[in-house]
This record gives sequence, structure tokens and C-alpha cells, in this order.
Amino acid sequence: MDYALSASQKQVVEHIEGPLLVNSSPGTGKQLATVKRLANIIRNHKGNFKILILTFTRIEAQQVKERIEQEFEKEHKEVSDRFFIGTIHQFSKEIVETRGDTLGLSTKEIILIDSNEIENILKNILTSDSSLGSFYQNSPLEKNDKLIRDVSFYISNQKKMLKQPKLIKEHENEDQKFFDSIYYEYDLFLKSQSLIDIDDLILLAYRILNERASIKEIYQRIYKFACIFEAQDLTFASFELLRTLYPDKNSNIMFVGDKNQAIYSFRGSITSFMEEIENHYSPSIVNLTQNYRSSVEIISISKKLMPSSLNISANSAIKGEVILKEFENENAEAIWIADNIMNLVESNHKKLIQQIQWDNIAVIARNRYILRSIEKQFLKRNIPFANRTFGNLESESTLMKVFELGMRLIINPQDQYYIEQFQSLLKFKSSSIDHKKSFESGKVLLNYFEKHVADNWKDTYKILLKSWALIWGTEIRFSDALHLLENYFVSSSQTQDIEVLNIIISDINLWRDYWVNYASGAKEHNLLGFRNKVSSLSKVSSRGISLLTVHSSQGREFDVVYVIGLNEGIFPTNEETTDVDRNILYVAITRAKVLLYLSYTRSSIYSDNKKRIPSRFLREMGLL
Ligand SMILES: Nc1ncnc2c1ncn2[C@@H]1O[C@H](COP(=O)(O)OP(=O)(O)OP(=O)(O)O)[C@@H](O)[C@H]1O
Repeated sequence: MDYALSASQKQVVEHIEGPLLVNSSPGTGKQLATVKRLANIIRNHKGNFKILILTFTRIEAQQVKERIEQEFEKEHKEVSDRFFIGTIHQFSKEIVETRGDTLGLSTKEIILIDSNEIENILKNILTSDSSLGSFYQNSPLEKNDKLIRDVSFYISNQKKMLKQPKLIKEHENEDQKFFDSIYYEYDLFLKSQSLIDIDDLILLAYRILNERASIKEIYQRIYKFACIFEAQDLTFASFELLRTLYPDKNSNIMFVGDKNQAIYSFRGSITSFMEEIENHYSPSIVNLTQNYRSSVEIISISKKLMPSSLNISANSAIKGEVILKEFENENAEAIWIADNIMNLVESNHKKLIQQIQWDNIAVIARNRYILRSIEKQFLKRNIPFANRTFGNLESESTLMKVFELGMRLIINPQDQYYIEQFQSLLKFKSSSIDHKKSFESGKVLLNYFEKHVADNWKDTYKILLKSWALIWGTEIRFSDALHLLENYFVSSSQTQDIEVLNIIISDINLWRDYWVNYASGAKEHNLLGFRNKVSSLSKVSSRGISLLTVHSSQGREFDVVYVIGLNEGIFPTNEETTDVDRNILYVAITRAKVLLYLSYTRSSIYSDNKKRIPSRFLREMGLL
């Protein structure tokens, strides 16, 4: 749709060369104006260059991509090769994959490990090295878990500050020596196995560009322009990487951000980079303050929650409603929301101009688990939804969790973490397992486990083995494996409980979507590539009501939004997190265009029906 742009939006669109900083409040059309500016550059600036567009999440990258495609639709112009659109991690991965050999890395198969695998490796280091691990080996379990988390946090922070592991110096204090020694050992281990973790990506890309001037120049020539979204969430490492490519006041770099929407402080984001950008680049500055998204009522409470956003002005043409609800517990909350949605869909609401579609509704929570009752209720009522939050295991049903774990063990049969999960899900007697045995392949391991599964799993395990057999060879028949499971469970009515069956079907469909998504894009099909792709997918394909954590909702908008679990202990989590949680809630409520439902519960089924009190933010917004 072609809108009449505001004067400030026009300023953004017309800015071509030199650094630019756009301060934008929620819903003020920063994405729209930015995409128009980038299209303007492609249309009017001659040369064979690309534009680097970095977003904070993959969902946002997908949105920007779609908007760019729309922008060029009428001209029937294919422009995808003129842009790199993705997160800073995706961009860094591309650099590491294509140029990592210059640092002596084997780049044929980069294996990206996740947080569970990191913790596993750290545990192994601490249990096998007596000089490092004496404290660990003699401590109670909970202390050990905390220590592993602390070490993992320390290493991650070192990498985020671009600090490489170093040999220990005598003068350092004991704690420092301990943490640094483990970082050193951990790094050696990763290198020996050609593994990298998520924080390595930026660190390695930074090193490649800094240590190899010729490569840096190639990137600078190709990516003549850059646009960085959610600049408030920049980390030290990403800022330094950008400064390497776009060093000074003549660089064509654009930053778009909003201090009040900084929600990633736990990942090492520092909002002062917004100031740093001003100091370092002396950019042209445009402030976007006219909100085009939300109704006057929603803007009014968001201003109360975030007084520093006072200059934001509402588009008075949009009328809506903010409704606060109190419930006994999460089940009552879920039932009411499901009823309310059915009412809205069937008979609409006077404030909604058009017939409401499932895709225009979102339920947003501070944490993923709070959405569980909603999911159950939607499944029961056949309300279509897509859980777009991120997690470790993708599957929800036990059956598909076991299938998924089997797949992970085919990729790496030594992975103790997944072996343990596998054993606990299938309730093996651990005494019957030979823990010292090592397996040369996932096939051998999964066959070995067959004799250990409990009686009630025996038949199912046989089917699972058949399905794994379709994916453990060189030719991967993933769709056939899913089909086999589906036939067994759905067609032969193996499972009587309809709720369990629903969850299995939704898992099988999810995996089918993932496979289609991967198989259509990859030249060669292998399980490792597939797993890496799945860990990086943001589940944007499926349709229905969006179930989101606030972090996965950033950059999106819906006609109707339910923000649930507005209780102390959740929103905010505690006193210390009040400021960042206020930003988080601010992002959540500003996703809504017309109707915003806020709710809290008097007690919680997730904590033994303990009493709960409403969030302080409800008072701040003048709703209590
Ligand atoms: N000039 C305009 N006239 C009318 N509508 C507009 C205009 N600019 C933007 N919009 C609409 O306002 C809504 C918000 O725009 P957009 O998604 O670009 O905001 P944003 O600044 O990226 O928001 P946020 O930071 O909250 O994610 C969109 O529905 C967009 O189409």
C-alpha cells in the first residue's frame, strides 16, 4: 500500500550517502521508511554493490525481506541478490564459512553447538581434569550446576568482549585463573573437534576482517551500504565488527533504534551504543514520533508506562480498547481467551473494521511456559495457532521427542546430554546400560538401546527404529520417516487420547514443514545441515494465532493482542529486573493495533496454586 509519508519519514527516504541515525518509537513506520530508502538507493545509485541489512531476529529479517519484495513487485524486478538480509550471527557465519580457512579453520562443515552441548563439554573438562575440577568434583550437585552456568556465562562474556583465551599469568587472582584456564581448555577442545559456539561467530568474523585487510576491502566494496535495525540491542562485539567495515563519518551506515525498546540486556546489549553511534559517526539524525499502528487508548497507556516516550503522537483515526481482566488461575485465563477469540472471529467487535482473521491475533507472554495453558486450550478447541517461541527440543509430544533425540544421536552418537535425555524419556534402568561402551554410529547405538526399553515402549520403539533407518544412511528419506510414524499413530489409532494425538500430529506437521523448508533450499541433503537449519529457523511459516514470547514478538503487529501473566514475579521477574521488564512490557503492548487485553491471575497452577499479586506495571499504566 502506498502511504503519504510524514516529513520525517521523507527525510529518511531521501537520505542517500553518509551515516544516518533514526530514533523511532514503536509503530512509527521505521521499517516502512527504511525499506523505501533502501529501494531508493537501489533504483538511483549506480554500481554493482549490495546492501547489508542486519536485523536482531530472523522473524524481523523475514518481514524486511517481504517488504522489499513488495516494494519491487510492480516493477517485476528481482532484487534479492542486491541485499544480504539476516542477523549479525548469520552474516558472521557467512564470513566464517567462506573465509575461515584464512584463520586455519576447517570450513567444510561448521558444526554449531548449542547451550546444552556447551555445558556438556564444560562438565567433561571439569570432571576429567583433576587440577581444575577438584572443587567441582567435591561439590553437591546444585553447586556444580551453578558453577557450570557461571563458567559458561564467563566464557560467553569474554567472547562478547572479543577477548580470546590466553595462557594464565601468575599475577592474576585465583578466580580469574580458574575461569581463564577453563576458557582455554574449552577453546582447545572446540578447535580439536572443529566445533564452534554461537559467540564464536562474531569473534571469528571480527578476527578475519581485522587480520586480513584484503578480505575486509572485498567486503567493503561489496557492501557499500548498511542498515542496522534494533540498534538499541547492539552488543560490543557486533558494534566493533560494524566499525571494522564502516569505520568513519563518511561511511554509508544507517542505524535504526529506540532506547525504550531495549530488551536484550541479558545477551550483553548495551543501550549506550545509541550514544556511541552519535559520538563516533556524527550521523544525520531523524526522530520518528508519529505512531501509525495503535489506537489512541493503547498509545495513552504506553506513554504512562514509559514516560520518556511522551513525544510519541497517536493517529487519532484509530479507535480501540484496552481491557484488563483478572482470573483465578492460568486455566481460567486460557478458557476465557479462547471464548473471547471465538466471539471475535464469529461476530467481530465494533472497533474492528474488518472481519478478524486468526493471523491478526497474538497471545504474548513474558516466558514460554506461561503459554502452556493457552496451547492446551487451543488444541482442545481446534483453534489454529502457531507457537513461534524458541526452544531446545522442538517437539512437544513424547513420541516425537524420542524421534528427534534419535535423530540427534544419529548425528553424534557420543552426545552424552542427548543420550541421558533419551534414557530418561524411555525410562531405561540405568544399571542395565553399559556407560563405558562407545558406539561407532547412531545406528549401532539406537539398535543397542532396543533391548533396554520398557515393555510398554517395545512396539513403538520398533516403529521408531524403522523410521530412523530411513534417515541414518547416506540417502535421507525424511518425509517417508514421518509418513511411517503418522500411519502408525494416526491411521492405526494407536493412541486413544485425542489430546495426545493432537500434539503428535502437530509435531509431525512441524517437522514436515521444517524438512520442506530445508530440502527446498539445500543443494545436498544431510542430517547435520538439517539440524543446523532447524536450530536457526524461527517458525514463521505456519499460520494461525501467534503464540509469542515478547522477545519473539519484536517488530510485529496484530489487530488483537492478549498480554497474559501480568503478575509480580513474572512482570517484573524481580526488583532488579524492573527496568528491563518495563521495556519488555512496552514492546508487548505496542504490538497491538486495535484491541489490547491485559490479564493477571490470583493464583498460579505453575507454582502449586500459590497466591499471586498483580503487576506493579498495571498501576503505573493507571489500570488498577
Ligand atoms: N506514513 C504512513 N501512513 C500510514 N500508515 C503508515 C505510515 N507509515 C507506517 N504506517 C503503518 O504503521 C504500521 C507500523 O509501521 P512499521 O511496522 O514500519 O513500524 P515500526 O516503526 O517498524 O514499529 P516497531 O518498532 O514497533 O516494530 C504499519 O502497519 C505501517 O504500514
